[in-house]
Amino acid sequence: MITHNLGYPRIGSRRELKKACEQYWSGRMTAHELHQVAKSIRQENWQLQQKAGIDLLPCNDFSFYDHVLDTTLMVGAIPERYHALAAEQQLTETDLMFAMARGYQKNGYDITAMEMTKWFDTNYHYIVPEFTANQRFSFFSDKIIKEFNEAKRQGFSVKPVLLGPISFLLLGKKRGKDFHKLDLINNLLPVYLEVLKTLDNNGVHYIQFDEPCLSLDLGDKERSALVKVYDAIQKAFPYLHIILGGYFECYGNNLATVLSLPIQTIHIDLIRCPLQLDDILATGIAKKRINLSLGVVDGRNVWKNDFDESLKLINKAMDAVGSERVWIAPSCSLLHVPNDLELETDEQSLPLMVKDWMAFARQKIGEVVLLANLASESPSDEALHQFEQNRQSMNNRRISSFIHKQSVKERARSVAERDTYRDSVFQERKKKQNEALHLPLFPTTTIGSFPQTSEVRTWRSKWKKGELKIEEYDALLKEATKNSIEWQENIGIDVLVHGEFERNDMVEYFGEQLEGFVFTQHGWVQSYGSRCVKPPIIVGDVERKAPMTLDYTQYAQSLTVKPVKGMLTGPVTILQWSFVRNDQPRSETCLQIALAVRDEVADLEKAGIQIIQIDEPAIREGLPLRKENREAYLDWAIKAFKVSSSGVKDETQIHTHMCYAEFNDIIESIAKMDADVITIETSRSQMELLDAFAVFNYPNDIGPGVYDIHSPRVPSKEEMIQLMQKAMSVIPLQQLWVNPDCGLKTRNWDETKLALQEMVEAARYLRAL
Ligand SMILES: CN1c2c(nc(N)[nH]c2=O)NC[C@@H]1CNc1ccc(C(=O)N[C@@H](CCC(=O)N[C@@H](CCC(=O)N[C@@H](CCC(=O)O)C(=O)O)C(=O)O)C(=O)O)cc1
Ligand SMILES: N[C@@H](CCS)C(=O)O
Ligand SMILES: [Zn+2]
Repeated sequence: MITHNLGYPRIGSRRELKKACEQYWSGRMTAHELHQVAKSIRQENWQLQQKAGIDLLPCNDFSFYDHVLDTTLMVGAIPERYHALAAEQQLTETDLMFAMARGYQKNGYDITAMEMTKWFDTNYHYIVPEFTANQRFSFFSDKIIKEFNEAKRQGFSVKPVLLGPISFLLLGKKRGKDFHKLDLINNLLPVYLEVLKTLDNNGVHYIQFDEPCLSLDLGDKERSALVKVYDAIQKAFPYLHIILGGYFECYGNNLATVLSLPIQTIHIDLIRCPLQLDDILATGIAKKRINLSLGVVDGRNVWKNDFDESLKLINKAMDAVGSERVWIAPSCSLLHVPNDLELETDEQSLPLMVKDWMAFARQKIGEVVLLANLASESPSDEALHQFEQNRQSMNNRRISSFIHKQSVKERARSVAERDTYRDSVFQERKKKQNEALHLPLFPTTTIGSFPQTSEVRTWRSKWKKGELKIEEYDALLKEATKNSIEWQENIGIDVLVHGEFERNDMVEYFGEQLEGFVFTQHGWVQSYGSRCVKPPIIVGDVERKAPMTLDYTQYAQSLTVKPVKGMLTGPVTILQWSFVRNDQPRSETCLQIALAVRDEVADLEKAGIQIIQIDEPAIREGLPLRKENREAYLDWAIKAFKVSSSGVKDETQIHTHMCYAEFNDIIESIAKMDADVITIETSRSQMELLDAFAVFNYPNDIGPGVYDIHSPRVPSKEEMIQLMQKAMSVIPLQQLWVNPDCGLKTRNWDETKLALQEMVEAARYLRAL
């Protein structure tokens, strides 16, 4: 029985890669030093996986920024706009890669970054490949070869991991005249074959092709392209052992195609789809020569593996196909979980009892090896001892009083239909809100956060280390809030925000104040590029013990007569960006969070806050990958939002905000949320995303983002006017607000000030038309 891993976290256990990249970008580290940091992260990862006993280690799972972008570079799909830059500035491959990821605004160039979007249903973002109708490909970056040889030189037994050509094409976006992305396969396949040839020359035996598109509802064209590609690969390299990595969902109606491919090992995500094993065994797979890689250890969550449950699956597979054809692995790449639980020593944030229920990447690797040992003919004494301990942990968790609170469960059970809608319909509410708020046409606002400067982060870090007293920290935050309110008033913004200076993160901050959550000190996970998040962990029933945002919101409102928006994160986003307990349905946990948010909304209203924003940027991300599961999700997710937002009087204006959303397939549900105002990310798509709202005749107010907050570039008033005019051509102007795409926490103050002044000017111009 072979043990393997699909991918290891690449940021380093202490976020070494994040720190190195940021230093390099700011000119405080050389390219050589940056590559040394990368090399030592790779070496450390291989060492610890080998030492744990994993048979086949992944290589090329490392990336400075994003593995999809690395694939784009491998196949030379470098968009035209970078060609002159790369040649004239003689950019190294690494610098070209960073320019594609982050844009290039220096030495007289102003070149935009490639788009970024969510990686399936995760909080990881990839850089979207761009293709034209006559797209050419060529073997450009040999990173995969270098990393394979690097591992080999260091004595590790590795398999290169590579995004498969079909998923690569399907993840891209088309530029220019229309065409079918899969028609590019004829140009792309020869490059993949060339890469394989080079790997073959360097002695490769195993290769893992990730085809996560197999978790989606594919059509005949996609399925036949898969067959064509893997047939060609197998023909060209008959001795290469191909592992097909599908994850995040069942193979569903793609299963027959997958099983017909000439591959040696098929990976199955048995966490997301435990019943799939039966389906596969029922196909008569025993008679074929294909191996089954069982993804039994959860690569998307932090809970300890239930060995009894996993062994049932492993034994079932072994009985059917024989132990020599069964492989054990995590369910997907471990990119989505933190590095090492052993770094967590603060018992206040993470009680020892709860820590005992958990496993991070390093521990999950150990679980894979242990499971293989336990499934073998003669498990070691140590493995049997660990098995006993595992049973203890599972049992302790099941019966723990730390988790279960009857009052919370009862409150969630007693939520009534009436708790899910407002007193009056939107048009009635709008009249009352207009009378209460006296806002101009094209009201201006921002999405909530202002720059989280290193100064602000340092205050928090000092407070957490005990170097600042709570009163001192609070005074500094209030000073920052006061400055932000004064500045917004001066430039003439209509609906102000306090700035979110007190928040480390829009989800972790709420988690820290709710019962039922625990936290880590080092549990970082890559979100995009060097940016990481530290998801809080929902371990038990969720309850709000005290107001969470009242203090700073009330303080900000006390400084101005203009309305200050209360700023909350919505239940679905809190759920989606946390690690969620796996002992009850996500819908139940979400409803508990919704009730906590509802109480906060009520407290804000009571304190005189007239506008409250409940951010739900992760609603689209949580949408199940397979269409058949979407309706059920949308039902409970929209209900949770409505529970959180409906307990207010008509005069109180509820906003919501979403970024990174493909709205077409969920517009009806967004309308059902019935927020008085929705602010959305639209500037990068040149307002294209508004079309869904226009086609649907979306009735409530909309703030289409007029500037891309992901770029340091300051847009001009004219550009924003143009975007708003585009918006006005599809949405009645009485429904429109003027705002950025998202919060400004990642920007600096100089850019923010210039851009928002231009934005206010743009709104003034539109009002005067
Ligand atoms: C809207 N987005 C978010 C997503 N998910 C979330 N959970 N939160 C989000 O806001 N998903 C989609 C997008 C992704 N976007 C981003 C944007 C920005 C970041 C980001 O900036 N991350 C920061 C870490 C933020 C944080 O938690 N900060 C803490 C700790 C800061 C820290 O590192 N402190 C140092 C010491 C500080 C010092 O002395 O200078 C330390 O602990 O060592 C805080 O502010 O307290 C990042 O740096 O990566 C992420 C996703
Ligand atoms: N209120 C949050 C939303 C981010 S999606 C912010 O402004 O950062
Ligand atoms: Zn946002």
